Amino acid sequence: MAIINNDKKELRREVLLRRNALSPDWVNSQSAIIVQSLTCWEPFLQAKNVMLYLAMPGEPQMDELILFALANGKQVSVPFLTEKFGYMQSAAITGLQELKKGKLNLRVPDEQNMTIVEPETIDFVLVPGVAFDLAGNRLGMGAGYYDRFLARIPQVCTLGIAWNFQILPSIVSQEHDIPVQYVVTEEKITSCRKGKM
Ligand SMILES: Nc1nc2c(c(=O)[nH]1)N(C=O)[C@@H](CNc1ccc(C(=O)N[C@@H](CCC(=O)O)C(=O)O)cc1)CN2
Ligand SMILES: Nc1ncnc2c1ncn2[C@@H]1O[C@H](COP(=O)(O)OP(=O)(O)OP(=O)(O)O)[C@@H](O)[C@H]1O
Repeated sequence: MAIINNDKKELRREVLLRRNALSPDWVNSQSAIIVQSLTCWEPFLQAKNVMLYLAMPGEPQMDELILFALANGKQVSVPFLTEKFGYMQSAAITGLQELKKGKLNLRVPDEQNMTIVEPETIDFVLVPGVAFDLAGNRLGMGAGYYDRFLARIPQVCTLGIAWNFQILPSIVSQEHDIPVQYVVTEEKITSCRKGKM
């Protein structure tokens, strides 16, 4: 157990070092490629109630996907970290102007006029991660936010998202880890159940 946690920490540190070194120009151009691929991807197009995320620097930037989803009439929500460490809710957003700086330097909806979306009503979750393997196993930021959240909605369509260099041959999964169904990078979308699409 202790060994797994130390290995995870070291792996997380190494991948994040590399991700933090990406140039904003590269991040923006490659993010546009991912957004483009998702705007014609059937499981995303079919979803009506989508949980996306507000990217940190270095992560695939999804603001354009949020705007696309809103323009296409989808309900869009994003993570909202609760006071209790490791627990998050999903908060509805109707645009990108209403955001504030929240915990961990993440952008969040303004708590004053925020609507929490019932997790059971969500039909698609875009899951950011530090690393994935093609079986859908995920290494996150280490607080268990997504594992706890996704445990409540086992039926939801989940798409992990990361850069190609973050896809590793294998990630050790623990009991609480919830694998994603698909993984998208700037190069391809992979179905973790049936292999490459
Ligand atoms: N854009 C985005 N939102 C997200 C996540 C994510 O990975 N990406 N999360 C995924 O679970 C949750 C937030 N999880 C987080 C957990 C810990 C740290 C954290 O410890 N940050 C350190 C710096 C980490 C580092 O760069 O080494 C800090 O701010 O001090 C950040 C986010 C929910 N929202
Ligand atoms: N469903 C759960 N129930 C109880 N504890 C959990 C659950 N999911 C994760 N945890 C605990 O949360 C901690 C962090 O888990 P883990 O290292 O898997 O986070 P992560 O997936 O990397 O992080 P994140 O989801 O925030 O990106 C661990 O101590 C783990 O035991």
